[in-house]
Amino acid sequence: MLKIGPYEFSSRLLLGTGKYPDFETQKEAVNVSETEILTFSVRRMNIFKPDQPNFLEKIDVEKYSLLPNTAGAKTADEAVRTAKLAKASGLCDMIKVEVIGDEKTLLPDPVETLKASEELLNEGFIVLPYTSDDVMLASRLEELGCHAIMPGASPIGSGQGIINPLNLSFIIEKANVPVIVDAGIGSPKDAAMAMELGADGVLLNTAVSGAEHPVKMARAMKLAIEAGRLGYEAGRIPRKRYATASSPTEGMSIG
Ligand SMILES: CC(=O)[C@@H](O)[C@H](O)COP(=O)(O)O
Repeated sequence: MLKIGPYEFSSRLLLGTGKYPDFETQKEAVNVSETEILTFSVRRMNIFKPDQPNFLEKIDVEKYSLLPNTAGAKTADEAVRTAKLAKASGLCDMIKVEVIGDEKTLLPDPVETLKASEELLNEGFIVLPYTSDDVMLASRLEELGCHAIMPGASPIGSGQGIINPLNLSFIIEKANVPVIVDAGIGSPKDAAMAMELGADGVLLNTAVSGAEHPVKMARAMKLAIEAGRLGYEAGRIPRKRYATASSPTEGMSIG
């Protein structure tokens, strides 16, 4: 089970809802992924304008836990304002804090992320900050009381996969709250790798919405995350420099 604050989930896949070719594909991909948590940008939702297009209009939102994100925020103040807007709509009490520090790389601003997370925790939100793969920053966010830490695998939408598995494994080893690898996942292999490293979950969007066949990819991601988790729990063999025969001949009468 994935436990985030007071909530428990069987699925360890958190899925983004943007950039699908059409609403039907989005709906089917969400369904096939068996995700229980959907994330979306508050700024793109028109939450107080029911007559405007809504990014989740084909989806039965009652069936999911919603994780609005503060995408578009460049300062802590903007992120806090966006989060409060989401909460005021009555949609949820979880928030993905996303404060972008650089337009080209879309990497998070660590100082503003810390500030926004602290304020939102004080406001009673369940806070999941998107952060870089910096080990100490992840620790600081946990110390503040964040309910999960979401380090990036690589830049958002880049599909580059896990650039720094060592840092991610240090974050995972140190954390006492769930670590959800967020952003940059390109293929099922990357998602499985995150889980094999011991991550508690994976948040992804572009790898599914931008795939040639988003619905197939949604299923592939679900299976990869399950396989990666199972592999992690099973405990892999140690890596060795030299070979060890798989069928030992020692003690056998025919050599
Ligand atoms: C939807 C969302 O929250 C994104 O900002 C997230 O970080 C996913 O990134 P990818 O699109 O790289 O999976």
